[in-house]
Amino acid sequence: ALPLVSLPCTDKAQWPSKFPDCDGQIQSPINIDTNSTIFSRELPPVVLAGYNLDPSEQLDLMNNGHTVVLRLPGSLTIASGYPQEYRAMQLHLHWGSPEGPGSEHTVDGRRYDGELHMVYYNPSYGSIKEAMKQAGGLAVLAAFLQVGPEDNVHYQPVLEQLREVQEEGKETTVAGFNIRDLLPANLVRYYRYSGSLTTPPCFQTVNWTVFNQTVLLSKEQISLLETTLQGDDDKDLQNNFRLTQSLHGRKVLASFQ
Ligand SMILES: NS(=O)(=O)c1c(F)c(F)c(SCCc2ccc(C(=O)O)cc2)c(F)c1NC1CCCCCCC1
Ligand SMILES: [Zn+2]
Repeated sequence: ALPLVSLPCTDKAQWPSKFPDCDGQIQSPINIDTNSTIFSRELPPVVLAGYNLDPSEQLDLMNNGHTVVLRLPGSLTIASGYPQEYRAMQLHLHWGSPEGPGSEHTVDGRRYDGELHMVYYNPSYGSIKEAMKQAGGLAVLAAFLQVGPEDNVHYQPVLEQLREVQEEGKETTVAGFNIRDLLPANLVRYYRYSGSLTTPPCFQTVNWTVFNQTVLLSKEQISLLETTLQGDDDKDLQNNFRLTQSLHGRKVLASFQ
């Protein structure tokens, strides 16, 4: 994981004082008002390469106190869908609690049960640290998690390890599997907008893709996510989503009509 700074994740009101970008006008997440999105023919299907990881590859899974992070090899790339190539860094999840849903983005005011974020950086900026500060330096592929009728077997490699990283700071490893299977089947229909990291330092350098098709997990799987992890001082790690931010005039594009 990236030991950036010790983050005052709890008190979001304090964020801007220590991390001025958090007060910026290009912040994420946002509510996607489907009546105001603009159809763009320029948005090709997202094409991914290198996602089918061999089981001999061990991936770090960590509870960093704010979410559960699976570190990804840079060999996973977004081969098309963006003007430049992006390399994977990590994926993590956002969720709610047994009392309510926890996606970060909302669609027409609807909050989904959870949200998957796959985070990438633009290698042309040399290092991750440098890319984070450059416009378009980062890309996040986001997919909504929704309760469906049966277990999603593709999420089991991560969910069955949650107990191993119950406490903040705990790490374990997960054998390689096909990371592509964590995303929706349809990578053709998505929303695209310019935004930020949804946590300090809130850098406004993220090219966001939010897929239209959701990922279905069983109620038990969503519940496991909501009730297993602990954050700061052993409190339940729940509702780790930031409230939606103003668009300040930004347009949200859609790859579909
Ligand atoms: N939605 S998001 O992508 O903005 C996001 C969150 F909302 C997140 F909440 C997080 S986790 C909180 C930030 C954090 C805390 C501790 C550590 C550590 O101990 O290593 C690392 C990071 C989190 F890690 C991320 N993504 C990270 C943002 C921080 C660093 C930039 C590159 C990786 C993406
Ligand atoms: Zn996130």
